Amino acid sequence: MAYVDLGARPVAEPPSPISAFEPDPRLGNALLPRILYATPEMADFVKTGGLGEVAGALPRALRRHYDVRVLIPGYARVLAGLENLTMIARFGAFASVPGCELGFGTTPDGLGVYVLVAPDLYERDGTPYGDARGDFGDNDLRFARLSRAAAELAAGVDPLWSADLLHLNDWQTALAPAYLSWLGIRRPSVLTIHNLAYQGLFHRDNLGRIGVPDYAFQMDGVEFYGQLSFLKAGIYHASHVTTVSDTYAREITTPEGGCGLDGLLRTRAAQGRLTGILNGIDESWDPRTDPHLATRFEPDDWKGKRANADEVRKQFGMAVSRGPLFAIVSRLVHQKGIDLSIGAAESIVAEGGQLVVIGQGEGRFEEALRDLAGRHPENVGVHVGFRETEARRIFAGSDFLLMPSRFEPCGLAQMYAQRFGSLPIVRRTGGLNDTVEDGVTGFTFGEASPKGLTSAIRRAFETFGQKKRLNTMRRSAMSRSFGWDGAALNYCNLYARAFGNHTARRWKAA
Ligand SMILES: Nc1ncnc2c1ncn2[C@@H]1O[C@H](COP(=O)(O)OP(=O)(O)O[C@H]2O[C@H](CO)[C@@H](O)[C@H](O)[C@H]2O)[C@@H](O)[C@H]1O
Repeated sequence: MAYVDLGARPVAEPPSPISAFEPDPRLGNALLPRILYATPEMADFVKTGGLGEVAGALPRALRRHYDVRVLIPGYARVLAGLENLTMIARFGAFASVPGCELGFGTTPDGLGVYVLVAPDLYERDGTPYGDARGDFGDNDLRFARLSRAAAELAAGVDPLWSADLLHLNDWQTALAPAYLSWLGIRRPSVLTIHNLAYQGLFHRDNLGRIGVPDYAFQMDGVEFYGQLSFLKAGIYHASHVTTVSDTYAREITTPEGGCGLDGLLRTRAAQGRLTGILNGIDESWDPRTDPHLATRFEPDDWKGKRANADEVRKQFGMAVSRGPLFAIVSRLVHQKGIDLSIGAAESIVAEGGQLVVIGQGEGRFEEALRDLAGRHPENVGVHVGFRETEARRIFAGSDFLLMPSRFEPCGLAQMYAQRFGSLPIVRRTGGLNDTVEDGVTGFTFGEASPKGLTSAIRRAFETFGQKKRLNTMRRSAMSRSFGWDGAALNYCNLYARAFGNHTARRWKAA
């Protein structure tokens, strides 16, 4: 490979042989292949939804088999959350993207985290992507910086560690495989699509400012109907593309589910380069041990579960009731069918049920939910925002979770709910189709319409009236295994394919 000057310079010397007696965590385990897991959010520090939770769990599940490190932008909460952060290198500026420092630290359980320290780019109020005024206007620069840093970490910017394989997540990191190609760095890359609806589209005039070569702006490249698409660049250049369930992997190859990228995704599927791997949920989701709960409980301890329901009702100022408690724990966006759930709320209340909601998102849904709670203060409780303890108590206390998503790549909330004995009411789409068994662990319906949802809700009410059947379903739901082991194994196989067979031999020996 030709030498590529990336403008990146180490700022610290490798440790002397003497200091090596106290192993530098940056050295890692030299016997294991090195995976860089690049993500725009991670539950340890900051998350806006499911991707952050997966990024907090999957790298840890893979650590038995690989030397895995995370790369994340240095948002204020990341800098504050990593106590032992040290600066180890500096990335040079390129095009209009500013240079920045590369920090390294470890989480309390020893997971290595590379951090891009660039206050002008990342230390802002709001979410990782925007504030009350909308998306940040320089998100192309911010996430081009992240993507290119991932590529440069494969080229040796840290003198003690370089990635053998890049694992990228969503559009925010999806330019990395393209930078690998444009810079002539030969490394395998895996891109996971958590949600095809978010593609990172920018005006074609932005090409130059993030260092995209003009020749790449074509249909077989980064161009998407006249715009620059980060996600398409990743799908086009990555060695392998994954998404987060089998059903969604099929759906995105159809015109209905492909968000305009179905043609390219069909090609990848035909080449054997598109795979669905279902997400897991981590071990903290256990009603027997979860410290967030008002009362811990296990299957058959329905009194314990009810204690959580009573606590939720109290906290949301709702009336004491023996009717069913329905829940929404979600980003409040069109994808999640929030309008359908709001439409069904009046009949839930009319039939003696209650509804509790936590989440945030589109203003129109936040407002409609506040109105609903205003009309039914005794039977509808709404918290616009997100608090982990509240969310977990709601999963534990509710009888049914509403999740009538229009599409759902995987979905985590329905798995959390089942673990906590709350039966999900879901539309048969994407990962919901792969994780909820109709009439056994929850209720499914096909049509994304008020009629479809209300017929499933009717079945839930009937089941609530038959205690034996309700408890059988709760037991089935709580016994489903949604751990990360299966997914980790599938990623191992995939990495092994990307590396060649030697990794497969290592893994079998482990
Ligand atoms: N405002 C908020 N702030 C912080 N956390 C919040 C939040 N609102 C909800 N959450 C948490 O995030 C979880 C939602 O995860 P999901 O997987 O259901 O959806 P999301 O659409 O965000 O993720 C996308 O990525 C995941 C991961 O691959 C896929 O499962 C999913 O289908 C895809 O749409 C909730 O259970 C809750 O714990």
